[in-house]
Amino acid sequence: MQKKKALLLMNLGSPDSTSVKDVRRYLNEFLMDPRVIDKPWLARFLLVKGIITPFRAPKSAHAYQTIWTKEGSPLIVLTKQLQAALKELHDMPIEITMRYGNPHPKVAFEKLLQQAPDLDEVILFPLYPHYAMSSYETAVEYVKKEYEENRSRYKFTLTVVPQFFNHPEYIQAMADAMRPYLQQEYDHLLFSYHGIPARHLHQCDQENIPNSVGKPCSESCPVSQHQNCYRYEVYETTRLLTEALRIPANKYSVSFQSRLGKGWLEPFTDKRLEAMPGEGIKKLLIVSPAFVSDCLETLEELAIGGKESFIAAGGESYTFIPCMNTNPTWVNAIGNIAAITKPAAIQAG
Ligand SMILES: C=CC1=C(C)c2cc3[nH]c(cc4nc(cc5[nH]c(cc1n2)c(C)c5CCC(=O)O)C(CCC(=O)O)=C4C)c(C)c3C=C
Ligand SMILES: [Fe+2]
Ligand SMILES: [Fe+2]
Repeated sequence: MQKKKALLLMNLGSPDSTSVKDVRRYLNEFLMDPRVIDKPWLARFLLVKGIITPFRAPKSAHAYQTIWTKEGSPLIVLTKQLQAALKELHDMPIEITMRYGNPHPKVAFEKLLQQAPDLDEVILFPLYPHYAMSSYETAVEYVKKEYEENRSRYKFTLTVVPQFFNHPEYIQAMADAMRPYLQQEYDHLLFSYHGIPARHLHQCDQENIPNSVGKPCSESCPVSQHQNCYRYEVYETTRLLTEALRIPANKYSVSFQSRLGKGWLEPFTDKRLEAMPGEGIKKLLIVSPAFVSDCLETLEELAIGGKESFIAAGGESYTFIPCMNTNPTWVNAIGNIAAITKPAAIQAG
């Protein structure tokens, strides 16, 4: 008999509203995660509740106000739209869950069980192409915790889809999303990835490797050591995309955005945007392949803030390439990456 499967899409999550109170609650939950701020509990508590959140919550609330829609946070709305698009393609229960805020994995599991009480398998699809302790790993561990703690209720197996930074279907869907924008005249294409503290990188990238900071790991350590290495993975995504799109080496570069504190991966996107016009780069394209759905970090930080600083520094044109969101190639790719799409039937004759 065929196994009854369900798909669970997982993303980072947003505050419930743009009020400072809701943003404060969200930031506290987010930043008290030890996989995000990797300090002992008391030090983390004092730093987050005493310094970061009080200062950041009003600023973040304002940033969210600039991108919020009638239906809510773009990240949540777009993840729901992705769920709806996938339901058109796959006859199976599909729900969404978030690492911070709502909906909690428990709520998502219950919704799946309501639709299929005899469920055999839930396939968890973290919507992160790259592995980072602060994104993919914490999301998976959060769902696993809920699953393990309630095994008597959850009789199904839980299968986790690995990060897909080099999966041909992801690369093809990203290339398809980027291709129309490359028709316009541009001086440079900037790949801006969400940053992380360099100390969060996989061990092969530690500072004892000469010249490793800010460089592709492949320059400094054996490829066999790169399992779950964020920097290696983002440079691989970049290499595969630029090969697929035939973008010459002198036309693109990589940078890291959204830093919070010292020692984050370099070069920094905001510094590059300020410097580029002075280096003769006047027409810029910018893309952010670490995000599959548009969110605060793409809409507010890149599409609005990044543009302002590039133009203020002397840039002439700045085009942000939106995330894949519900692009048909991407919706189709998810089925193949998660292995829920049935292999095409072999045609007789
Ligand atoms: C792409 C994956 C992500 C990684 C890796 C990541 C690491 C990381 N983030 C913070 C701090 C913040 N990030 C914030 C927003 C945010 N981050 C991601 C993804 C990754 N973060 C997304 C998709 C979003 C947008 C959420 C939305 O609602 O649209 C925020 C909140 C907003 C703000 O105040 O800037 C913080 C804070 C750290 C510290 C970190 C690694 C250690
Ligand atoms: Fe983040
Ligand atoms: Fe590495």
